[in-house]
Parts: sequence; C-alpha cells; structure tokens
Amino acid sequence: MTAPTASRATRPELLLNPRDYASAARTRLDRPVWDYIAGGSGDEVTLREDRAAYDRYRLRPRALVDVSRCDTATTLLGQPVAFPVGIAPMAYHQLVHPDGETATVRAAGTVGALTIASTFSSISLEEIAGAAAGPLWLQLYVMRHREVTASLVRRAEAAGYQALVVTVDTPRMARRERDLRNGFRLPPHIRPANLDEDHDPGLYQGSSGSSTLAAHAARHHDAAFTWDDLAWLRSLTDLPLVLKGVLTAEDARRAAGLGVAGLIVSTHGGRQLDGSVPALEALPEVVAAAGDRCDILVDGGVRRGTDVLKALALGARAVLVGRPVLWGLAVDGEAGATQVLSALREELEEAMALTGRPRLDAIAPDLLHRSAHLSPHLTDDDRELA
Ligand SMILES: Cc1cc2nc3c(=O)[nH]c(=O)nc-3n(C[C@H](O)[C@H](O)[C@H](O)COP(=O)(O)O)c2cc1C
Ligand SMILES: CC(C)CC(=O)C(=O)O
Repeated sequence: MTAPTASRATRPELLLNPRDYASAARTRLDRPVWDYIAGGSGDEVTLREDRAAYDRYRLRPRALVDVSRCDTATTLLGQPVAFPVGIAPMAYHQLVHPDGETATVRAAGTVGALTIASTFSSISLEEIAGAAAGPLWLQLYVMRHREVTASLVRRAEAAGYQALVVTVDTPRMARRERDLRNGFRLPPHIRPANLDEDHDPGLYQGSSGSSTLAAHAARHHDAAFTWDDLAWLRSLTDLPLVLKGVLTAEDARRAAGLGVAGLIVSTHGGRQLDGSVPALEALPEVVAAAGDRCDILVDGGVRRGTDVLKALALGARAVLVGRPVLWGLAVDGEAGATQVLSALREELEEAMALTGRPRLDAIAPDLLHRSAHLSPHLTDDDRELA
C-alpha cells in the first residue's frame, strides 16, 4: 500500500497498518486537530488501558485444521457484512479531509463494512446515505430540544438508515485537557451538517482554556435523559435501537429488557470517564447479561486483526474502529480509509488461518490465554499513536 505523497524523493511511504497511517497522519494534521482525535479525557488512563487490555491476551492456536478458506462474513442486526469490523461514529470527518464522511462511507462500501454516522457529521446524513453501498446506522446524541432529536430520527428513516445508535456515555463531554490547552474550536468551513446551518455560532469562537465542542455539548446535550425517556425514543420509530457506551451487566440487562437490539461496549475511546473499566474487560459481563438477546459490539483500541479475534473470542459479534479510519482518511481520503479497513480484514483472515479458526462461529474463549504481563512490543511512541 502506498500513499500518494512520497516521504523521500525516491521512495514512497509504505503504509501497512493503522499505526503507519497514524504516523503519516500526524505529520499532515494541525496539532489541535491531531490532539482532538488522538486524545482522551483526564490523565488518559482509560485511553491507554483500552489498548493495553488487548495486549494481555495471548492466542492459543490449533494445528492441522483446514484453513484453505477463511470466512469472515457475518450479520449485524440481521444485515450481512463482509467482516466483523465497522466504522465507529465520529464527529466532523472534514476536519481531516475535504471529502469527509462521503469518502469514509464509500470506503466502507468497498470493503463491505458497517458505517455508523455521527449526529455531528460534517456531511448531511442524507448525503452520507446517498454514497453508502453497505449497512448504515445513525448515531444519536439526545438533545435538550427533543424536536431536534425527533427530526433526526425521521430523517434517518426517510434516508434508509437501518438502526439508531444512542450514545449513553456523554450526558456531558468530559474534560479533554489537550483540547483545553489548544483552545479547540471548529474551523469556519466545517459545520454540523445535520443541524441548522446557523445552529450555534459558539462552535467557532473559543480561546485557550476552553473547547467549543465541550461548551456546545453542555448547551445542547440532554443530561437529564434516562431509561424512562428511552420509551419516548422507542415510540418515535420502529428502527432497531442500539445503545453505545454500556460497560456493566446491570445496564446491559436493563437495556435488553427494554427491547434494545444491540449494545456497544465502549469507553468512547477513552474520551469520557477516565478511569473506567476498559471496554474489552467489560465485554464478558455484558455478553453474559445480554448476549442471548442483543448483538454485542465493542470498540476502543482495536488496531490489529488479532485484536478483532480476541474481542470475538470474548463474545463480541463485531468490533468498531474509530481513529484508524480518520488516519487513513487524513493520509489519502477514500483510498486511505479503504486501505486501513482492508488491512484489518486481511490481518483478521490471516489470524483465523494461523489460529486454526476458519469460521467466526468457531471463535470462542478457548482461543485465549490471559497473561499477567503486557506484550512488550509497544514503545512510548506506539502508545501515543494507539
Ligand atoms: C474524533 C472522534 C470523534 C468522535 N465522535 C463521536 C461521536 O460523535 N459520537 C459517538 O458516539 N462517539 C464518538 N467518538 C467515539 C467513537 O465512536 C469510538 O467509541 C472510539 O473512537 C473507539 O475507539 P478507537 O478510536 O480507539 O477505535 C469519537 C471518537 C473520536 C476519536
Ligand atoms: C462533538 C463531540 C460530542 C463528538 C464526540 O463524541 C467526541 O469528540 O468524542
């Protein structure tokens, strides 16, 4: 895989995996944008632990299995996907590339992956749907003005979205100190395309010590939204509901009891409650509580095909990737995002072959050995890029 811009005159960069794309993206993005994407909340403990959780597991390969054909296809909420890796909802893809979410959703279509578009997409949800060739869900932040949320639901239905993902870990945005130091604000050419054009000019006017995105969330997100209000959302639509940001068996059971179709076990990529249990470690209790009634997905720190295998072995039906897709997009638009997703798919197939698990339904906890030690391979630089 090569990116179009050569790092040396004679030899183009060879970008093989998400971390390679991260290094390349870092040289291309302005520092505040890099920090907004890479960063987490507080001391970034959860950001690091989400990733480290994968490195505590070793794989137990089985030998002499026919792996001449490895089948990565599966279904999510009954819809076929080519492999169990989807794109996590992320705000404002145009921060890293002018084609924004249009490029990302096309990349997903090329490789047959699920896309979850964010409430805060920089391209409208209708345009995203117009460019989609694969399964497409819409992520919802429930807004204080309920009519804004109700209108997003109606528009999602009309545009053909197949599920709604309600993010439940962000009643307010956590303090992200990188953004505060940088005085992060949206560049003037980027807008929350699903909301009114002149929705909130405050997104563009900030100063050091504040993040306009955090201030915007404080003004608009409904921090009083509870389980009782989920019934209101349910009454608006027949689309399946998925909750994103569930980390406990208690919440998983409650959600399943209310007829929620899917759960995304997530720490929001270490960007919300710092010090929370890492997503991969929360996964088994969520699966035990609701895996018989809901499709369970997990995200946060997935960077290799073997990570996908580990999550599946712990009971996930699929994983989502966030930052890696933005790094691919930053480096080479649609082609870069496609290459990041393709690399994960190829690595997953390889890992299935080398562990002797040619079918996803053969992936179970016996694949894993939990070690007290982290794998030694991560350098400090890797950690920054993880
Ligand atoms: C730049 C950025 C923007 C994000 N925006 C949203 C969002 O709008 N809605 C949401 O539910 N999660 C959002 N997330 C969280 C992701 O959906 C996901 O949980 C997380 O990025 C997964 O971790 P990973 O980036 O390590 O793969 C965002 C994450 C990043 C990095
Ligand atoms: C605009 C923000 C609320 C998007 C988000 O969820 C994030 O930056 O993590």
